[in-house]
Amino acid sequence: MPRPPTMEDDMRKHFFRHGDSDPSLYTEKRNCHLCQIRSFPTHEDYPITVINEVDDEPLPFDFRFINEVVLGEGVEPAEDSFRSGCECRKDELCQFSECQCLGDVEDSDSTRTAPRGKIADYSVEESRIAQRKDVYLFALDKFNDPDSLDPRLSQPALLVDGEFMSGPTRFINHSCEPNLRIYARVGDHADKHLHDLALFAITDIKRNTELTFDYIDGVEEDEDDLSNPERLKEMAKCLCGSKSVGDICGEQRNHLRIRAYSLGQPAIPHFPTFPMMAFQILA
Ligand SMILES: C[S@@+](CC[C@H](N)C(=O)[O-])C[C@H]1O[C@@H](n2cnc3c(N)ncnc32)[C@H](O)[C@@H]1O
Repeated sequence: MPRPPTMEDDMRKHFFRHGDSDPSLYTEKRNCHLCQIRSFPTHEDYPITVINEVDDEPLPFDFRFINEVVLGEGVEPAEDSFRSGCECRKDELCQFSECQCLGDVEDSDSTRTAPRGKIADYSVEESRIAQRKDVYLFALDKFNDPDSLDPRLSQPALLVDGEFMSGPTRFINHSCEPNLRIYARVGDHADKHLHDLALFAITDIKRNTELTFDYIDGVEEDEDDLSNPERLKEMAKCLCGSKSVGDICGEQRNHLRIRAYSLGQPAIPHFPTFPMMAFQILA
């Protein structure tokens, strides 16, 4: 029986074959995770890669790196007529010729002016309980408020799910001494409930450094949890290995299987957003 492919096999194939323009390699290249990461428009300026440092298991074959948000069933973006934001990924485009965010444009598809003070029409057609691995879930709850007049913000927050498709951020581990910080980035106020997750470097990051952010940044620890030994046992032990937090962090960094690494030279000043799939959990 042929042995299953390893991460090293995938890398070899990529580095030895995928620079080639041979049309017969089209499907192989389309399924290649490294080709997918390298095709991100931001890759030239902020190259990163993902590496499995624990064993040789490759990324799941059906996992896809995506560069645009894919909305789950029942998640609706606001109507075009309520939009008021900017979707420019590069500052230069916004400041100069190509940005359509500052007023009406002829092409109706990209009109970005919105009547102020109105709430976008929004409906969730289908309720469902998501059966997902919570290790890849991230709540888009930055602007949620049960008292909000906007029904999209008073409902339970949308979640992004990076299990089957996402940007490379899905592989960024937590650290108590992180080199990135996560921010909510609102491209369009009409879709505040669908905001992006933007990661910015908070220190110069040298080439080949593991990228990390603080998963619980800004969220207060629940005092009851911390003083409850039963609850503490259930909570995952942090393996970031950070020295400054003493016993809380283990030294078993090698247990963090797949990690994202900067390939920037010599530092990345900021880091772009990488969308994941957004969906709604209604219990
Ligand atoms: C978004 S994934 C990060 C990628 C993950 N290392 C992998 O191989 O798929 C988040 C999961 O990674 C693990 N993880 C990330 N940082 C960790 C840390 N500092 N300590 C322990 N586990 C961590 C946890 O299982 C967490 O739920």
